[in-house]
Amino acid sequence: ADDSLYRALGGTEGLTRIASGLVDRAYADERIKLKFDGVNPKFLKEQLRNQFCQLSGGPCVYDGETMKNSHAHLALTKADFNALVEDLQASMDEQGVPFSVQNRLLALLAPMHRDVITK
Ligand code: HEM
Repeated sequence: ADDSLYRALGGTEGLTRIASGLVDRAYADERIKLKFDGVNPKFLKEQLRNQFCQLSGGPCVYDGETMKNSHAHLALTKADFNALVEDLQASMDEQGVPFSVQNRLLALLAPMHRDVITK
């Protein structure tokens, strides 16, 4: 399997920091923070790390819910989606991930908008 993206993102350690930075930003982001009310940040960091790791060709296994099931109750809009993507970009910037590598991960996440945005 091609794990070049996984390695470019810094492997499991890099992805742990990227997911952590994303969740910290989202929970502090006035645009979307209410959506995370009552959600354990430690759990979300771990699930996102595993999902990004698997998606980028790494050795992790994502064992969480489908994107459709886990977001159905949140009534998310395109604006919410874009806000989260900005938080992810900022987290990857902080980790020194090059723009071209950022875009490879974002391209894998983009199709999920169909399952995540319901409003
Ligand atoms: C491509 C976009 C997105 C991806 C890849 C993604 C990924 C995930 C993953 C992997 C989980 C864990 C599901 C589980 O383990 O069962 C999750 C849950 C969650 N996501 Fe997202 N997400 C996206 C967009 C969003 C957006 C835009 C928001 C809000 C602004 C959001 C808010 C949440 C919340 C609140 C949960 C916890 C749901 C719960 O446990 O009740 N997500 N997401």
